[in-house]
Amino acid sequence: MTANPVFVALDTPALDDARALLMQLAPHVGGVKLGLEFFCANGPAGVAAIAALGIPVFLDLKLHDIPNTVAGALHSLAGLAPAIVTVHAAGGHAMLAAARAAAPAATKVVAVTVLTSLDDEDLLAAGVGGGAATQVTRLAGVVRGAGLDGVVASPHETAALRAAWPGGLLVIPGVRPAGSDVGDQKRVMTPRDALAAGASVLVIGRPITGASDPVAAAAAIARELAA
Ligand SMILES: O=C(O)c1cc(=O)[nH]c(=O)n1[C@@H]1O[C@H](COP(=O)(O)O)[C@@H](O)[C@H]1O
Repeated sequence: MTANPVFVALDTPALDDARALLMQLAPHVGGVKLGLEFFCANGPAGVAAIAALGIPVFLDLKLHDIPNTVAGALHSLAGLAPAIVTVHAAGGHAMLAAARAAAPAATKVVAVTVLTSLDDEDLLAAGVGGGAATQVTRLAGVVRGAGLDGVVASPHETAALRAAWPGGLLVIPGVRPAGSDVGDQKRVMTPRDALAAGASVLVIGRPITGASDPVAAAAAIARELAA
């Protein structure tokens, strides 16, 4: 995707803070991920203001609705032309295909399989047996069959996904440098291990944004990945 696989997740409602931090982080990351917290506060205009900095934007809205509604949402966002956009794999074949058809050709559409905050027990409670690895594999097959560009999954499933889908865009959150707080993530790995497993993009938020020196944290991750 970019030479540096790290997309920093700026999960904040504060546009000016996000812009100021990103300008400092830019030399050490490959792109920026804007998600629900940022989008609900700032809308498409906020995304456009960040995109104006010239850094690739991954717009993570995790769209999940009937095909017509998801396609309409993507048409509404078309002017932003983000580098990557997310939908939920659980929306099914028709929704996924509609999403791909509605997004601009240059925008990669990837589908979230099993959130990295879930473990096998959470899936079982929701009626999904067999564990996260099996469910991710199953959903990735649906996503690929619908013509999408790739999936969002945890580092734990990355090697199997890469083996099964050599050209897939594997977007991998749940990334934690050694010694950093896991927080609400359950299926995690270090940046280096996730990249070695076959990740295309590493989504990293709090280990950078929550660090006492975010620029130093991002630079350290970039150095570790380049080594
Ligand atoms: O789609 C995502 O980006 C995503 C999917 C997923 O399964 N897990 C996950 O953590 N994410 C996002 O990745 C980012 C991870 O942030 P940190 O846990 O702070 O590194 C957050 O912005 C999440 O919204």
